[in-house]
Amino acid sequence: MPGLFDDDDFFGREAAEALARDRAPARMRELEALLERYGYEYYVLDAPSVPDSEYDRLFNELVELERRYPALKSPASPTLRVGGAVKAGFRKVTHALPMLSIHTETDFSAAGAAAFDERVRRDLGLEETDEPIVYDCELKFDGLATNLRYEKGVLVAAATRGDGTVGEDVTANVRTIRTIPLRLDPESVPEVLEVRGEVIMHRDDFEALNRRQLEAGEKTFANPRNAAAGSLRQLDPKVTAERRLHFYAYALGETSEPLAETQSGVLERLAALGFPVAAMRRVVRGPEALAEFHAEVLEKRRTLPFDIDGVVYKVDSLALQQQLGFVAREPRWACAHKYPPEEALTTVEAIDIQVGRTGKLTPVAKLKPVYVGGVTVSNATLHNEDHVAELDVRVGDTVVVRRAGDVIPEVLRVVAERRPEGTSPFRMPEVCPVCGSAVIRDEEEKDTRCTGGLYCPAQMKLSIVHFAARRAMGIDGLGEKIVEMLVDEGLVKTPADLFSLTHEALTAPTNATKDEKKPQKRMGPKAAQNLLESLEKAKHTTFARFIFALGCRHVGEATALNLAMHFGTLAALEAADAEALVRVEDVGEVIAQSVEAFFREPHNRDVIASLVAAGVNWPAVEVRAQADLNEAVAGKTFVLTGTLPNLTRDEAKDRILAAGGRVSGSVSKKTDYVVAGSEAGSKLAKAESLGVKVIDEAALLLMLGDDPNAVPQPSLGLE
Ligand SMILES: NC(=O)c1ccc[n+]([C@@H]2O[C@H](COP(=O)([O-])OP(=O)(O)OC[C@H]3O[C@@H](n4cnc5c(N)ncnc54)[C@H](O)[C@@H]3O)[C@@H](O)[C@H]2O)c1
Ligand SMILES: [Zn+2]
Repeated sequence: MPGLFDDDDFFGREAAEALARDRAPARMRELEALLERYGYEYYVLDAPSVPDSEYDRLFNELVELERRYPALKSPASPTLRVGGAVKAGFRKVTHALPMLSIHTETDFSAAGAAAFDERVRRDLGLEETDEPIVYDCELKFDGLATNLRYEKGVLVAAATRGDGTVGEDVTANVRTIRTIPLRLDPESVPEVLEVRGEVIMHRDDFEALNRRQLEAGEKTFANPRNAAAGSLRQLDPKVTAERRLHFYAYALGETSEPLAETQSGVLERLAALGFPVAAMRRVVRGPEALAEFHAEVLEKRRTLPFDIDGVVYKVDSLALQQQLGFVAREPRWACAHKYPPEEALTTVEAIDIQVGRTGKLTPVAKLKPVYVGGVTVSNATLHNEDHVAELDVRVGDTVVVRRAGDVIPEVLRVVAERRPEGTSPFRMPEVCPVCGSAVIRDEEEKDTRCTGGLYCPAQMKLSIVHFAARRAMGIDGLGEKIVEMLVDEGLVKTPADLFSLTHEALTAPTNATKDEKKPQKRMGPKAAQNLLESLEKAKHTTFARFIFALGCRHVGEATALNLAMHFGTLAALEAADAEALVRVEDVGEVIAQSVEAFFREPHNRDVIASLVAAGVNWPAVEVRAQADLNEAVAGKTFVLTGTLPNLTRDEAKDRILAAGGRVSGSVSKKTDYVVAGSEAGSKLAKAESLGVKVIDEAALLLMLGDDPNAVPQPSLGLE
């Protein structure tokens, strides 16, 4: 919504002012109505529909209009009032002393602190040469102001601020807050003592509460402040008791005797009496020290277990406070110096899709740039399809964006009433926006992925690194760095391109010669020669390794082996549909769908065909019948440790896999056998402590069906 004074450059100044004056009454009534409604949602319902920054912006616009056109100011203006009305069902309590608001300084810089100090000095009629003023600096808790009344040391009543004059009786609820003393030593306190402070909820309790609410199908709270307010203002105190609330004292209400002569003295007395008082507070002199406190607390803000939205400065001397007095709804001796908001409103201009290195499609909201959390934000992740559906965020929507600390910006919710006409729900694309391959939804992980793993440029580097890995195609000398270079230099786009690399291309000067840190040549001649040789060697592989190397999602080594043994040929595997695939040992719905989608994607089939055409080959596989599975080994989990006398670690692993067993890297309760060789270390100790059976190589070979005296046989599928 544009402000009223935005046209100043466009019209002449006078014309603009006349126009503004004409428009002012309507705009002021509009702002009053909006603030009225937002105030009701916030103070009475504990469910704001817009972030505080938006409320503050409109509030300040109204204040400014009222300053310019005092005659137009409504006697019922929201700028004159404190808080909201008493919620139905609560007993009303009239405060002995009104509970007011605090003037908010919205200039987040050091100038905000200076402006406050200047006002105080002016109001006190001080000269420049007079001593600096002493202030008490405190945290501005973001919760609900509450008044606790003690008579003869006993907590007799507790009330919310309400409209400042009349609050809600929440005595029974407050009694459930464990850190609030129910009884004080009557000898050491005035007969009447009212302690004021903030009821708040810690961030982790807030998150846990929202999780529980979500599971129970109940409404969630927008932020800890609203959760604290909603939890305290419960007609049933049992509900309050279940919510972990905290209380921090920061002021007095009515007292039959003074407690101290300064604000800091009051807080010390309250702390001594057993009230929780925040440790982060300080007595300082002059405006620079105020700004320092403001900056220091901002640094430490994230280390606090609860949210604050700024700090509060108070003239420390109670005598001076008395002299300064009040204006409308605010004391002149205090000021809230806020921090840049962590939540703000903006609009969604588009929803883009990013494709990650593993092929995951992530919807990202492109936002009209907005200042939030101290930076300008123009992107916010929407995580996945379900998350977008849950928020029902659409292009054109006005949304609440949050950026707290270093956490990546997120869209919290949509402001439903500001949705323009003609929007439609977001749909995940059916093809990858990077490569055009079909996408598949992974029900288990609730995400959507590009199936063009062998072809998709977004996944190129990772898929080639995986293809070359030791237990995949086992291409020596093709590590991550070289893959990076090959892709960046444009030599390789798919794994098939690896086999057409030439010595000349590998040793040519790099494209990016300007960057002096980069080597001038792609590779040395010797390294290039070695790489070409290992590529040649790697062409002779096994069917199982080849399947594993393709990097189809959810297909690990064991599954690749099962697929190889079940289908025997590439043609048979490519032709298999999900129904045929679930018949394979250890293959469930999710894997079957992933494999089917992978081989159905023409881009992948092209690359596979090129690989075969380039000479990648493997010995024919004897299709394994169920009956061939070794019963002693199949389905069992083995962990290998130490050096075995005959088999290498890889050979042992292949043999176990071929017999239908599993091999894991670490010992747990799920381990069936630990195969220990010489110099077995911590895994052996762990096995013993967990009572896992430990065997030696001879026992393993026996289980695998070998003649104990025979030389170990090469395995079926892998070598
Ligand atoms: N999002 C919305 O729709 C919406 C609607 C209404 C109000 N609001 C928000 O509510 C706030 C205005 O409400 P307000 O009038 O309660 O003012 P306020 O909360 O900004 O300041 C006054 C309050 O500060 C609290 N406080 C915290 N620490 C304190 C300390 N150390 N010493 C003294 N007081 C301390 C007290 O509860 C006091 O009542 C604004 O932040 C506004 O954005 C938001
Ligand atoms: Zn893709």
